[in-house]
Amino acid sequence: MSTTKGLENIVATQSAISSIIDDQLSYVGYKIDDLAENSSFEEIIYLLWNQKLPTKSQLDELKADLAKNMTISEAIIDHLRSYDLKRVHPMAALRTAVSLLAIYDDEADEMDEAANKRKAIRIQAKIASIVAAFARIRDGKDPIQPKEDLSYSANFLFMLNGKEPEDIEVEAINKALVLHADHELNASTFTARVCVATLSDIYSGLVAAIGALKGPLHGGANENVMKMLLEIGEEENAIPYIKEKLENKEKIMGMGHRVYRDGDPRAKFLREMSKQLTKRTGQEKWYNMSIKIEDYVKEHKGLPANVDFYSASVYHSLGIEEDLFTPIFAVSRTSGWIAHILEQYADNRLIRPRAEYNGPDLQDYVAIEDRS
Ligand SMILES: CC(=O)SCCNC(=O)CCNC(=O)[C@H](O)C(C)(C)COP(=O)(O)OP(=O)(O)OC[C@H]1O[C@@H](n2cnc3c(N)ncnc32)[C@H](O)[C@@H]1OP(=O)(O)O
Ligand SMILES: O=C([O-])CC(=O)C(=O)O
Repeated sequence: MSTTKGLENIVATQSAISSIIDDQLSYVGYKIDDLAENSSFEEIIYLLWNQKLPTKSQLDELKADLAKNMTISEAIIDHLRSYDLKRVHPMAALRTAVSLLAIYDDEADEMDEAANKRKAIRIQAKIASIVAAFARIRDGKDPIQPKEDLSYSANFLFMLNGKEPEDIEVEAINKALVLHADHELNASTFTARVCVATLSDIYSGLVAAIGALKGPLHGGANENVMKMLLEIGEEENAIPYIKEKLENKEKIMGMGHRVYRDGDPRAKFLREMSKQLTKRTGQEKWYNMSIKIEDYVKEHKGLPANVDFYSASVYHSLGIEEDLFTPIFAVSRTSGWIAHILEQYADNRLIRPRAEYNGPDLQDYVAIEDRS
């Protein structure tokens, strides 16, 4: 047996949802560049779940279904209130709350396709509301009910801030959600597929995926990018700070990628949004600092910025707290996770690789009284 550490370049499944070929990302064959410029997040959800773009009436129906299902029950809200709010990370709160949704869903263990599609809508709708409700509760505020006439992105910002967002804010969140929606067999999506390939339920797959996304080598990097920028503080400190980190063999969050070598095609959109939004708030230093870091790491380590790098200054410019960055990623990626879960169910086989054993040779059992 031979092993490949981290399963690098191992093709573990076939999938018709998204592809990365020659550093080009596409969803169901549509280039991310076209989708980022033209699509609503709801359109992407439809595309990923149905493998085709919706007609106007199909899109309207999905939007209405999502808006209608965004309300979360008092039971969930009471549960969020019961957490140790100063200590609990929003990703832990989200992981737990999604698990709790299953407890209150009579169809949680129904495995037929129609039931799974109904659950998909409910989960996708409620996940944004959970993130917004938790953020408000821990700030000592009451959760806000969604409005049925708002888009998914506008509703998220409305539930978070308690006021209707400006168009530029909605556009920024919409684009971020479009860009983060799916990414082939990334760690959290693979986790979801492994989980449901045992024929476990959709909620279990999502809880597992949220756990994987939380890690700083994956979705958790965006929060750490902002922490790093805040620690650097001023533009002139950026290069000495990064230089020292690299000399100490520390990783720079938001840089590098397992699949992309020349660059992450999503980063340019986030870079541009970061430029516009930091200008709008008069805080261009976060953008300028990010550019310096990106250029330095590219030149000295050959590593490109990934999707997490500029999303940090984008969300910060929208007034969003750092520890909500990864939950927002989860809100978007839920659409991709669900698409992959449904694809896995449709043609399932248990995912069970092998490990090459490198422990001690066979040895005789020693009774406890004879052990030293
Ligand atoms: C949505 C996403 O999940 S995108 C990724 C988000 N994660 C991050 O931004 C965290 C920072 N980046 C990383 O840790 C990595 O680049 C990963 C996890 C994304 C990819 O990792 P891998 O493909 O396993 O690369 P690996 O960690 O083995 O790195 C290879 C070499 O590049 C170096 N390297 C990789 N990323 C970085 C980085 N961000 N900063 C500094 N050095 C790095 C490693 O130290 C290693 O160097 P070495 O060969 O001298 O030991
Ligand atoms: O594909 C990966 O390894 C990580 C990533 O960029 C994503 O999940 O969006």
